[in-house]
Amino acid sequence: MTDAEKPAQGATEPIIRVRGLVTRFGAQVVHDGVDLDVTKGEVMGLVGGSGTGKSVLLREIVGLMEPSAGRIEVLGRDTRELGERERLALQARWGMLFQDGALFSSLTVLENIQVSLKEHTDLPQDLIDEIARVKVAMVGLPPDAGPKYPSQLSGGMRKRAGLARSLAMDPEILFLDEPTAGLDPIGAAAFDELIGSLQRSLGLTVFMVTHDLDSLYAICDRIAVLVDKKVVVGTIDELLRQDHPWIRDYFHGPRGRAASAAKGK
Ligand SMILES: Nc1ncnc2c1ncn2[C@@H]1O[C@H](COP(=O)(O)OP(=O)(O)OP(=O)(O)O)[C@@H](O)[C@H]1O
Repeated sequence: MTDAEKPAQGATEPIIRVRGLVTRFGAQVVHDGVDLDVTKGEVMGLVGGSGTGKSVLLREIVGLMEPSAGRIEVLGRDTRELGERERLALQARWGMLFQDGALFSSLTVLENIQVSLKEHTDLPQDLIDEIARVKVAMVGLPPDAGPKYPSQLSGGMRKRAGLARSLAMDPEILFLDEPTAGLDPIGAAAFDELIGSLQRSLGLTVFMVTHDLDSLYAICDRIAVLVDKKVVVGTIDELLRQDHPWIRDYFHGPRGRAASAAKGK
C-alpha cells in the first residue's frame, strides 16, 4: 500500500475492499473496473439489472469464484494469497445466506446450525447444542422448529433457519443473496426487521444482493448499483439525485416511489 492509499488517521478501514475488478466469461465482460469499499458496521445493498453480475460479485468477494483481474480484500486479507488453513479461518469470520437457505435437507435445523461449529471448533457437544438453541431463538423461530427438517418448515421459517446457520460462528460480516426473494410482503418486511435488529445488536457488517426496494429503504445505509459494468455507490438520497438512466428509472419508477412513500422519504 502506498502512502496515498493509506487511510487518514481515524478514518474507518473498509472491511471489504474491491479494486479494479474485472470479470470475463469468454468474450463476455461482466465487470470492468469495479471499485467498492464496505465499511465496518454498515448495511450495504447491491442492486442492478438482471445479469449485471451481482451474484458473481458476491461469489468473488467470498472466494467462491475468481475474478479475471483486480484485487479483493475481506477483513484486510486477500483470500487468494492465503493458504488453505488461513483461508478457512478467515471464512469462519463471515456468514452467508443463499437464496434458498441452502440447508442440508437430511439434517434438522439444529443439526444444520451445528455443522460449522463442529467443523471449526473443539467445543463440547453440550455447548454446541446450547449455541444452536440460542441461534434458533435469535432468529425468532420457536424452540420446536429446532428438531424439524427443512421440508417441514414454511419458506419464511427456512430462511430464518438459514440465517441461524449463517450466524452459528458469530460472524463479523453477513453476506445475503436476495434474502427476501419468495417471501410475501409481510414476511419480507419481518425478515428485513430481523436483519436490521441483528445487525444493530451484533454490530454486524451486512452486504446483501437484493431486488427488494423496500429492503433498501428499510435497512441499507448505502447502496452499490451495478451499471455499465462498474459500481456507483451512495445513500438512497444521493442515488435519487443521480441522472444515470437505469438508476433514475429504478429509484424514481413506480416501485421506487411506493417504497419511498412507505418510508416517508
Ligand atoms: N459460471 C459462469 N460461466 C459463464 N457465465 C456466467 C457464469 N456465472 C455467471 N455468468 C454470467 O454472468 C452474468 C452475470 O450473472 P449474475 O448471476 O451475477 O447476474 P445477476 O446480476 O445476479 O442477475 P439476476 O439479477 O438475474 O440474478 C450473466 O450474463 C451470466 O450468464
